[in-house]
Amino acid sequence: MASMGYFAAGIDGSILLHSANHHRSVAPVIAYRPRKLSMFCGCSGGRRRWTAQPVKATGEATEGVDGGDKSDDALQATIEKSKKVLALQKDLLQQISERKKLVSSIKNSIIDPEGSEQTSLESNVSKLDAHETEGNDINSIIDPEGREPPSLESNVSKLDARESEDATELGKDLSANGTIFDASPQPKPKATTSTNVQPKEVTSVPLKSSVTAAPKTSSNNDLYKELKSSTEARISGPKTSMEEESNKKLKDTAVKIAIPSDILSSTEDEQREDLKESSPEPATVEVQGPTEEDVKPPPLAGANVMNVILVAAECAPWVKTGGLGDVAGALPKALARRGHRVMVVVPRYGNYAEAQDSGVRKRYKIDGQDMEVTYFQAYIDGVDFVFIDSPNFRHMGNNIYGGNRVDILKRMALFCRSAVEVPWHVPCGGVCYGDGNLVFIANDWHTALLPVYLKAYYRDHGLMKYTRSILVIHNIAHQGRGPLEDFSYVDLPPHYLDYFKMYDPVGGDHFNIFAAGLKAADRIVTVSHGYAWELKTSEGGWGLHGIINENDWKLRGIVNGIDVKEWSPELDVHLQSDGYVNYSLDTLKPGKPQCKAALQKELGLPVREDVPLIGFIGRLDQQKGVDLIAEAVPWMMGQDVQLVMLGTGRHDLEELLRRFEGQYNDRVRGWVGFSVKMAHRITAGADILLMPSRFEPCGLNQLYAMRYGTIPVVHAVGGLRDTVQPFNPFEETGLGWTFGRAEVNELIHALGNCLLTYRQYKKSWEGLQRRGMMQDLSWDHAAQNYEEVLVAAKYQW
Ligand SMILES: Nc1ncnc2c1ncn2[C@@H]1O[C@H](COP(=O)(O)OP(=O)(O)O[C@H]2O[C@H](CO)[C@@H](O)[C@H](O)[C@H]2O)[C@@H](O)[C@H]1O
Repeated sequence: MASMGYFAAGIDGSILLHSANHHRSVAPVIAYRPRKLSMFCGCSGGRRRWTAQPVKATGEATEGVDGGDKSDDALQATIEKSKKVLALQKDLLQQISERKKLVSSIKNSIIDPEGSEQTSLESNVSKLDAHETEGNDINSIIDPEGREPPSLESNVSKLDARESEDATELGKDLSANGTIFDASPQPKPKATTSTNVQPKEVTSVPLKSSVTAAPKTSSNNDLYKELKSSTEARISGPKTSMEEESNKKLKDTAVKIAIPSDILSSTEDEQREDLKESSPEPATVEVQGPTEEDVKPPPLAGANVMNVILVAAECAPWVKTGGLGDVAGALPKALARRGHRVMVVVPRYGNYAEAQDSGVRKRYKIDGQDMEVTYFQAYIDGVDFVFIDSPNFRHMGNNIYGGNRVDILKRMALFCRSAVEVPWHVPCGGVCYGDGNLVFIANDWHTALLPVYLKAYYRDHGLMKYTRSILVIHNIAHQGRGPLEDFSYVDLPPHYLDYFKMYDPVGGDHFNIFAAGLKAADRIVTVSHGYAWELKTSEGGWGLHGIINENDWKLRGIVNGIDVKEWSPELDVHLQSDGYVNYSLDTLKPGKPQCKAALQKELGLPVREDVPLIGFIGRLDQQKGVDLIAEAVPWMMGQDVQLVMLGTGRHDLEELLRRFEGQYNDRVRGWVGFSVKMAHRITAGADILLMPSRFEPCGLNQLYAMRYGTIPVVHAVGGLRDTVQPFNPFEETGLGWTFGRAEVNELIHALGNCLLTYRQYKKSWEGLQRRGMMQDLSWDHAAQNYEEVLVAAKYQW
């Protein structure tokens, strides 16, 4: 039944050569065909098996279509052959005139509105115009009945019963003339969706405006590439609505085009074998063009796409003691959304369900002792998570910074030693990251050894030449300090001692891990602009301001974002039970008061809508200004407010919380503990969030609060100053209240104004809430800024 193939190809030839003469409107179809033919013939460097006799023939045809004189002759010859077939099948061919209308409409919508001649579709159309006088009409391929979906394949099927002899004859004829088709009979393929389809069938799928999807099968690879290159010229610009419309139509229509078996297979036996292998069912070759789902936009990062490995001691949701965990859980996802290949490396403190043993084991010597680590991994939200397992980390989840100084130091040394080699050892998705185009993002002192190891073990020796490191300062107050003897635990060449050696008037010479990391890192980031400035002062730099000033050129402040999947009142999973509800800007009015009532109820406080509910969430230490709140509590209790405090930390401050609750049981709740659920519920149910931090590198709770319509009252320091624009009652602008000095009177003054507005200026209050909720606080903007730092590091030598 090779005849069917020939015949179908004969139709194709007619289509190619004649249809456009009178009917430019069929451009998408007629342009599409010759490109495929040329590709099948190996004319454009496709796979070799497509060569042999068809190569020449089709090559000629293609050339003709492309405009060469010589090719025109060849095409002319093809036309003549095709005419014979057409004559035999006139009745059928007329049936398909309806196709014309359909294809015309497609063409009208797909054609470049600016009429650019560079598009392959159009140029093919115009070249085909040259053959107008051949007298074949587009009607020859157009289905007058407009069957849905219109399909040449079906036409071919109908012909199947009738024309085998004629077509065989034609095939022989064509073959003898060295034109497109092989006369050798082909085995009849099994029936596919259409009856007795002889030719291999190519489903002409929508010509997508931006083609990036991979072809479905390897045998379609070349076809895909050809298709892609033939359409790329016109698709480089942004998609117009017209293009989208036409794509949709094309997709819906899925024009099926018959391709002769002979073209799909080669005339050489081995090539047939080859084809058989890849296509055991001979009937159908489906050219899976890019579909809507397949088409991926180019990465937001463009040419800056890099491999990024963020290394942190904690990472939400697995392990979190504070804001670092939040950042490690969210920033990588935002970077991945920009198109970077991103990994997070974190110790494996517990049995995390998602993480699988990668089977990779390594040994590292720490303080003369061999320590084995195992790498576990997971792939979540576009990010590779690698968990480093070792007896040193296991079961430390609730006490990750616990133990004595040397224990922590050894843990972090082991973690950094094993993390820096992850890109070599751990195949994520089957492929290791490798050390080219790679940047590590280390965080705080716990991982500040990583930039040092990268330099001392590798880059100093010409290894990992294209790997860079960035160190992020989330909190300079914790530095990994110890006596100089601690240097022996980090296993570094003696001259590296200078990196760690610090002097301060209190401790004298000492060993300082953060200092070494800041010197060794290629770039330094901190989590707000305000804090970047403060770090350079003697008050804000905590002894490291000298080093930070020296390295000012590589320091940048980038304000944290928030994970809006975790922290949005619309989606918050912790607001879906116990009387809490999800709410949005539109449902703020019923939603937030309902959450407030639920919180009051849950905590056993009087359920009163009119009483201002003030919240505090945070580590209980000097940084967070809990002592200032404590000083202000007597004043607050005279204001008819409710106060809810959630935190863990210093025992004396935990005691304070308990004491206040006991003392003011009808108005105060002090929840000592770490509860993510309560943190979300307080953020939603409170009217006001108090953050009197003495210093605050960025602060996330005020960002979460604003997202939930809860008004922050903050000490204007570090990131709090960057993110909470003070309320201006005259212009009705701003997001909350700030106070300039960490003193109780200032706190009381700011909170007093806040309470006044809450009680007496409801409209202003609502404006504050709405402005806060409407901000884009997502990580996307921050990720873009991080990307700039990644690129700066990459090109830094
Ligand atoms: N008892 C408790 N129960 C439940 N959740 C609790 C909790 N105590 C705190 N949290 C949560 O921990 C996070 C604290 O983040 P912060 O940014 O406010 O402070 P932290 O000082 O830890 O982070 C440091 O790093 C971050 C990230 O860069 C900087 O924003 C910040 O200024 C810097 O001090 C929030 O998600 C909060 O809800």
